[in-house]
Amino acid sequence: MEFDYIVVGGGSAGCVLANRLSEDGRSTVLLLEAGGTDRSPVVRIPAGEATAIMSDRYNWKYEAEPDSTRDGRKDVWPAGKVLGGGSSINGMMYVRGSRYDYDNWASLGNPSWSYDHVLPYFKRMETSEIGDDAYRGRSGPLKASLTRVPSRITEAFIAGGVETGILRNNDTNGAAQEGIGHSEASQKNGWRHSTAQAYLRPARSRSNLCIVTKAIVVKINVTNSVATGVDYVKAGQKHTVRCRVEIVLSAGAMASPKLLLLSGIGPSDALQNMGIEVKAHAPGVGRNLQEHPGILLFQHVNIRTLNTEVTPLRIFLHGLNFLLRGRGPATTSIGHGVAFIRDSSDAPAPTLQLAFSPIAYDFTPEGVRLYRKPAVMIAVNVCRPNGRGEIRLRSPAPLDPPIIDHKLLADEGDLQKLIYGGRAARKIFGSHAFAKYSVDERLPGNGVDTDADWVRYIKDMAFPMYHPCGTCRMGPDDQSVVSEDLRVKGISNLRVADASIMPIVPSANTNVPTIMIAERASDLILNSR
Ligand SMILES: Cc1cc2nc3c(=O)[nH]c(=O)nc-3n(C[C@H](O)[C@H](O)[C@H](O)COP(=O)(O)OP(=O)(O)OC[C@H]3O[C@@H](n4cnc5c(N)ncnc54)[C@H](O)[C@@H]3O)c2cc1C
Repeated sequence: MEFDYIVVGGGSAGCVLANRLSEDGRSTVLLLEAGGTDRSPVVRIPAGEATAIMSDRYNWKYEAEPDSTRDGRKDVWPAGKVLGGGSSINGMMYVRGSRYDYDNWASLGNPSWSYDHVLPYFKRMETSEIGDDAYRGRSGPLKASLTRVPSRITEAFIAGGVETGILRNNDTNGAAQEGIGHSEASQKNGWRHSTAQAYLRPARSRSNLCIVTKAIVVKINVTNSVATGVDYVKAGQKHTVRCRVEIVLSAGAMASPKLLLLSGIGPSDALQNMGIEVKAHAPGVGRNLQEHPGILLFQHVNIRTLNTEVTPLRIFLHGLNFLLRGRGPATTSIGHGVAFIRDSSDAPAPTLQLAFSPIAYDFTPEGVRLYRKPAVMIAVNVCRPNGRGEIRLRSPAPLDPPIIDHKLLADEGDLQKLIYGGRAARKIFGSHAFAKYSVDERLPGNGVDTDADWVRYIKDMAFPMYHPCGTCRMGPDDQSVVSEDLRVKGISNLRVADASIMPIVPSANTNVPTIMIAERASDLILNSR
């Protein structure tokens, strides 16, 4: 079999590419996705998120190495294994990042990724209900929706934040990111709006688009430095497909570098040690792994919160409300309010993100579990952490998971920022506007006060915010994997387009920036034909 384009991975980015590359009908496109379809209530109904994350069916559950900066803790890093990828199991927070993030990418040798260059793609991808037309899109495939389950306590979070000196910002995805306001969610009429729904569904019936699920790509075939096709395994059978124009790797920040390495594109010494034939020496493949370190503050409150809405009667009533009106607790995304603040007036852009949830989970080694008393949470994370990790091959066997080596708290500056952010979140809980709902602080609790207390708490509780990226970094230097036009260096007809190309993690949950990357990649590919 032969196609013009092969897209590897039908996740947040891959579904966008499958749609855009097949849109004009002139090219044949094959989309290969390791997971299955997204036809399941736990994927489509927002409240199913915790169930989807716990499931082996929809989640790769990558196990990281012990983290020596957190007493050897071993995290399980989730990643979507289903059409839509991360956008089918994520918390649906809709966040672009700041102007500074993209101008910073440009200043690192990627001038065509400045904010002014990427803004048209952020607009083209979305239909937003808020903000200024100069910044927000009104007719794109993906719906950015305000919450359909308003709550008094989210308003108290926002008012409390303003009381503590944070600017009120009605659109943190607009002209400026800094400030506090409501969060948008990737939802349409209350349903999760993944890229499988927003981009792939309208394209599915095109005769020039072939979608194969449960197809695990195991190798990109390269002859004389030209990518010619891929091998994939489906139901235990190996298949080879050829590509006439280009292969686009969109398997995500863990699997894209892994596939490059398996295909002989990576640090030559490491490849030789694994007995893999070197096709291109690319020392940066798998390096530069970035992730937002986060902590939670957890407050008991005196009004009902969404985590207590799970009695049989309430589940029935909320289910009805959801099905008839697309509203209510079943539509909840993870963040209802959001704040971007700076820990220093010298910082060029916000350095901390605070996300407010009128819902409380416990994060256990087994996964997320609803907490059964009325409580709310603020997740605090560093926007652009300095810590870096890497992805390596565990073995040359394609189905073995990769090694994920990341030290979340290796950088003292990141740790200090978390202390600052924790204190800022605590001030919001202590504000006049919030105090009328407060019962007591469950986490970190009264015992945490001095810097040393905070350091202990952060080391015990810090977790990756599920935003891995940067492992096939874009840039002009020797350590970068792809050039500014996303072509893999040293190999023709092969590009990477997903979260792995980000040179620096943006101050955002990474789904929307990834979709922007895929939108832009589709133009780069089509314009070069
Ligand atoms: C639990 C969770 C919560 C999150 N919450 C948010 C949030 O609220 N807001 C937000 O903006 N971001 C959030 N994120 C992050 C966001 O979803 C990701 O950054 C984004 O989905 C990354 O997109 P991607 O295209 O790079 O990779 P993915 O979406 O992961 O896509 C990669 C796809 O490739 C497939 N694949 C992998 N290997 C192979 C192979 N060998 N062969 C074929 N296919 C393969 C995978 O199955 C997957 O479908 C969250 C992520 C997770 C996991």
